[in-house]
Parts: sequence; C-alpha cells; structure tokens
Amino acid sequence: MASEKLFNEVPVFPNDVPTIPMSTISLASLHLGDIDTSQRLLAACQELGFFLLDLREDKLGEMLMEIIDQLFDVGKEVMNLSDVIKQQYLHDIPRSFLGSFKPRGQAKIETGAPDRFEWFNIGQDGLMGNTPLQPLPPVVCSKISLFTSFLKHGQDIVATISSTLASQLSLPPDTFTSLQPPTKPSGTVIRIIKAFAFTEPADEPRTSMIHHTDFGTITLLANIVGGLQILAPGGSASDEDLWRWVRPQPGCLIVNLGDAMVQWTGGILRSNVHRIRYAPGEQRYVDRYSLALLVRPERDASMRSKIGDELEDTEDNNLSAWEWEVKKAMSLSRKDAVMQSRGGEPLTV
Ligand SMILES: O=C(O)CCC(=O)C(=O)O
Ligand SMILES: [Fe+2]
Repeated sequence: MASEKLFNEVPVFPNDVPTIPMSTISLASLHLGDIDTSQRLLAACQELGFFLLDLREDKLGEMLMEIIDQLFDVGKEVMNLSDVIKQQYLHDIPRSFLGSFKPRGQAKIETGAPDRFEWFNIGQDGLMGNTPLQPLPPVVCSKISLFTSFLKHGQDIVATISSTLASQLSLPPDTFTSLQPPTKPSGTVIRIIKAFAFTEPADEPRTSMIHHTDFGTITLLANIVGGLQILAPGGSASDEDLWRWVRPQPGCLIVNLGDAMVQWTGGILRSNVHRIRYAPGEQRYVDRYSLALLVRPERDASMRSKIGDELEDTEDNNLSAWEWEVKKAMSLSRKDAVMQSRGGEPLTV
C-alpha cells in the first residue's frame, strides 16, 4: 500500500463505522519462512479470504511501496484524461480484452442504478512481452517501466503467498505458482479505479461497484481512501447489516483470494464477496483512487482441484482456466449465478 504520506493528504477514515477485523501478515516474516506467520496466513485465507500484508521492513515491500506512491500520481493523471482521449482506448468486451477504460455507469449496482466508477486495465501479457502491448495513451506509455516494476514486484509477492499457502496445505510449494507464471498468456491485469466523490445533493450514499468475488487467484489492492466493504462470512449480500468497512492502513496492502484458489483447493481457501461503497464520513467528498494487481491462472492451466475431489470428473475439474473463466462470465451475464462467497471448508488432509 501507499506510504503514510498519501494518507495525510485525504480526510481521515472515521472511527464510528463498523470495520472488519483482519489479520496483519508481515511480508518480512513470510520471506523468513516464519512458521507462526505462515499458519496465520493460512487461517486468514480460510476464514475471511482477506488479510493485510505489511510491506514495511522488507526490502521488496519497501520498493513496492515507493512504486505504489508514484503510481497513485500517474493513476490520477490517467483517470482524469479527457473523455475524448478515453474514448480512443475503450474496453470492448467481449470482442477484445485489449482496451483499457471502462466508462462510468456502464455496469449496474444491486438496485439496477448505474455504477459510480471508472477503471483502467493494463494487461500483464503486453507488459511481459507475451503479446503485443495494448494501445495505450501517451501518459501511460511514458511510465510503462513503472507499471512493469509494479507488476514484477507484485508477482514476486503473489508467488511468496502462493508457495506459503501450498506448503501449509501439505502440497508441493510450486503447486499454485506453476499454474500462474507471468511469462505465459493469462487474464492478469493491473487496474486503476476511480470511484467518484459525492457531489450532487440529490445523490444518496450508495454502492459504487456492485458486490462480487474476484475470478482469479490472488488480488493485491492498494487503498488510501475507504469505501471497500466485505460481507461478513456466511451472510447474504442483501442484508445491509452484514457489510463491514475495510480501514486502509499505511504501509499495508489489502490482499484477497479469488475463485480460482477456491477451485484448486476443493473449497478450503475462501474468496469473499466485497464491493465499493461511498467512502465513509468526510472521505465521501473526495474522489477515491485505488490500484490493484488481479492475478489470474495462465490460460491453459488445468482447473482440476489439488485437494479432495481431484479424482472426480466434475465439469470444472476438466476445464482449462480460459474455459472456466468464459463459463463463469457467461453464467454471470445470464444472471443465473448467485454472487456469493465460496470456500472456507475445514481442512481435513
Ligand atoms: O477498489 C477497491 O477497493 C476494490 C476493487 C475491486 O474489488 C476489483 O476491482 O475487483
Ligand atoms: Fe474485487
């Protein structure tokens, strides 16, 4: 996450809203192979599917924090480009995943009202040279090495988390890392999100990005302004009393697991439902920027579970990551999939 400096530039996160308690995992301790930290990591990934990763006092972590601070500045510039420029780089799903911008209001929130955010996605494949670089606005081209550094450092951290989890689950340490190498084509993206400040008196505090689980393996998220909410495990998304705020912490990334980790672990690891709400308290009056690395399996990775039902011939067990993602996206667009948290089943191996 961003350093303390960027937190001092925005209104403080209020103390009178219900927040979710989250484990803080030290990256330095993970790098040292500390047993207690590794066990706490597994517990957090089973129980909530979210944790804070403390980057401080770790060489890689400190470098990443520096890059994130710089990317927040670039991110503001990118998200405040004129609509005329953004129109030239619109994402064009399903015809192509190569575009960059999603305009405000294109998706809906739970009430059917338009969303309140824009995003900009830049694919790992172009940055790593797996495919040609997607068309990008000049301000992004001039900072391409910063995006690539964020990607590479972020992927190193994802590899550390993945191998620690595999070892804790008594699997070979490379079980998950071998299925998501950055050098192979995948849907992995860096994402900048702008959720708009509350401006119109007629507007009401509401959802900016609808509740969802992430498709992929692991998401690294840098937040400064609040607004991210997590559904209490086991709860129903329509029960407003069960939503808890995440309090962003200087020096810490918010990390969450996606559905692919649930599938590979036969439901032991958890991917939890989350959403972006208006930022709480005085924070609602500022535009909220966030930065994420959303890691997906390589396109051809097998989605066969590594634990439990690996021998079963279930449909998902026989799919490649690409086929599995298309199936999920189609079921979401048909609205026959209920958006719910997955995983968190007891470990019996
Ligand atoms: O910006 C955030 O805090 C969350 C974004 C998110 O959940 C996503 O892009 O999947
Ligand atoms: Fe998400």
